[in-house]
Amino acid sequence: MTEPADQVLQGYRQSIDNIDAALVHMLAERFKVTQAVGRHKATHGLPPADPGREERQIARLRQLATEAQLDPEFSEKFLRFIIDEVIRHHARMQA
Ligand SMILES: O=C(O)C(=O)C[C@]1(C(=O)O)C=C[C@@H](O)C=C1
Repeated sequence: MTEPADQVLQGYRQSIDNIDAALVHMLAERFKVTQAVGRHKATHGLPPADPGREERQIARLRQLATEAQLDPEFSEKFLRFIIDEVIRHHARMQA
């Protein structure tokens, strides 16, 4: 017996909703940590951006993405987007 098409789609969407919720929670935790990093950098006069660290993070993530069969270009763009936002937050704290 085949499941009706709309039930199949609903099943997929339930999984997508769970994954999206996990992504939001993970991002919230990441930004909590980077807020603390921003305060630490502001207190100690450290620059908002650390290009060397970013290069290592991107290389690592691209490798992980390839192993996980995720497009490494996409994973780099995604991390770049997040890091750029973090740098903006850090810079605002130092203004
Ligand atoms: O590790 C740091 O120094 C951070 O400020 C965190 C972070 C990141 O979001 O991962 C953000 C900015 C830096 O350029 C590098 C990394």
